[in-house]
Amino acid sequence: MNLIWFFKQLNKYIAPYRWLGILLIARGLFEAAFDSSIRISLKFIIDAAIIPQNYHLLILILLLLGAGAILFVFIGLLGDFWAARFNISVTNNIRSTLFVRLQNLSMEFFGRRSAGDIVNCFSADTEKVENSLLYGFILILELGSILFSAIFMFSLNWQLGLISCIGLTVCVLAPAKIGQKATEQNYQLRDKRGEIANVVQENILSQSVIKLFGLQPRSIKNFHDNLQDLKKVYVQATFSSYLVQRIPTLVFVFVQLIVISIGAVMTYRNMITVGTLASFQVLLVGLNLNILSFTFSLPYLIEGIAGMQRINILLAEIPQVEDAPDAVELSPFSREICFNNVNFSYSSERKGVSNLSLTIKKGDFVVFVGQSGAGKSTIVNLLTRLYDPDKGQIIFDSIDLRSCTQKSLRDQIGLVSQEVILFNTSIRENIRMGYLEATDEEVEIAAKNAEIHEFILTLPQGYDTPVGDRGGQLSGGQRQRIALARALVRNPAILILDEATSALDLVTEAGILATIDRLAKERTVIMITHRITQALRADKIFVLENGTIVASGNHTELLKKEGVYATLWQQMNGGNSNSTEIASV
Ligand SMILES: Nc1ncnc2c1ncn2[C@@H]1O[C@H](COP(=O)(O)OP(=O)(O)OP(=O)(O)O)[C@@H](O)[C@H]1O
Repeated sequence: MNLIWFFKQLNKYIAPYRWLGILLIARGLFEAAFDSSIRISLKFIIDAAIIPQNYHLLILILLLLGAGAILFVFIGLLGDFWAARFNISVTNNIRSTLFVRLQNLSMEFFGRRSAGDIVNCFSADTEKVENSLLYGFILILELGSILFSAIFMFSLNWQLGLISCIGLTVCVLAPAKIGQKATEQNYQLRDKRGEIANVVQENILSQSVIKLFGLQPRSIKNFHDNLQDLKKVYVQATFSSYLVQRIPTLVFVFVQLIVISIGAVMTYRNMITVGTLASFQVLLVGLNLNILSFTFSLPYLIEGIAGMQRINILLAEIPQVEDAPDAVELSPFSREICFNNVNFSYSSERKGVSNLSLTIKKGDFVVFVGQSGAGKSTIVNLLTRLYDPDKGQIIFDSIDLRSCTQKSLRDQIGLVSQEVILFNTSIRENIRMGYLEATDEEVEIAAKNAEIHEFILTLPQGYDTPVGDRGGQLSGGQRQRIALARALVRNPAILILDEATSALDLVTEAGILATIDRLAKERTVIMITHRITQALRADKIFVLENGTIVASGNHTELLKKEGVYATLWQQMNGGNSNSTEIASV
């Protein structure tokens, strides 16, 4: 059952609360000792007090048991409080470790693992580990009781004690093999639950598409198929877990039968006293209950192991982009960024860019154009180090990006990406995410530059208006402008706009472009656009095709080359390649 592995893993999270854990084990042992003492006290009550009519001894034994019971209740209550603190502290420690790890993982990981599955790891898997802690202490208590009962049984009569212990050993060892299988099946069950959580999450996020394309029947069928798979795995895993629980109970019934028979014959032949037989039987029945409770707790332990395995897989993920141990802090951008023969693929089938070489000088207004899937956003992903190149280098003022800290690079960049991501908080806080120390005034200046200030003022709560889940209470264009304000509030040396005005009407777009033109005078601007008219304002235009630059230069130079750019331009102008009238847009 990988128990040792499990405890080793758990120990990492328990370490800061070790003393609380030790107190809880001590409490378990005390409860176990008291429980067994009550059972053996029957021998003294019968043999030493009731049969010889020793009233004083009877009172003494009962008083001692009463005092023990008060202590038992007090320590039990205190223990419950400690256990609650201990469990939540340890599981919060696991959650926090997971969350910190998640923040350091690269975009490659988030592209590969589904969000639902990751969320499941935080909720269900951690919960299973939490349960295993809860039942782990019950296991300790029961093991303690079993141990004390065994000692008392040997002290009463070693022959009966030996028979009971052999039976007990069989009870504990019998489910070991199935236990291993149950762990594996429970692991599969956790995986399946993760998949289902993911299906539900994707379904919720895609409701508009599902409704518009009438995909409900397909979604329902897909979900039912998943539920069928879950059912199969659940039945196997749960049945194995129950078997682990049942087998010791069945074996114990036979052990008990044998012990009662032999014990009765021994009493009949005056080899043991009536008190010994009665006490032995109470101990044995108690032992049976302890074993039942022990085996009842085992499935929780098994589930906890499976949960811990999944948590460990997530924690073992290695970020593809990491700061080198000797990473340097980048100085403020002063000269140029060079891509030298850069190759990058997202996976073996998904090429990003190949043999890419280009230079962006400080203060340049650079525009990337090219067809969808040409690799424009990939260049931004590489420049911001969301991914590192497979081959080649990206040099930032003569420093390879791989040898600088990610923070010192990103601190100099303000990015408005194609897919706008807003947080479920107020407009003000969303803009401030760009620069956490920004004053309210700076937030408003950024909003004005992004042409969203006037709109915000029309809202009853103004800047304090919540934007909803993923900004769902705003229009696409409003979201885009808030994302622009968030990038602008950073006052970045390099402003990157990846289709940043695609959702805007022409008037608003013109306003924003005018702002960008103004801002471009004092910073480097990198723009990705499908609206080729926007390329007119660029110092340099890079034309991309299949992940490679096929042409570069300014608008006039590119038109003269009569390549892809000229074709795109002609398409935009209805065949007139000399038109520059749209330049004012
Ligand atoms: N996260 C990703 N995982 C796997 N492949 C990706 C990922 N992002 C992009 N790609 C692939 O890399 C290639 C280049 O994509 P990229 O997003 O850079 O193109 P683009 O020129 O920006 O396209 P568009 O104009 O449509 O935004 C495409 O073939 C795309 O399928």
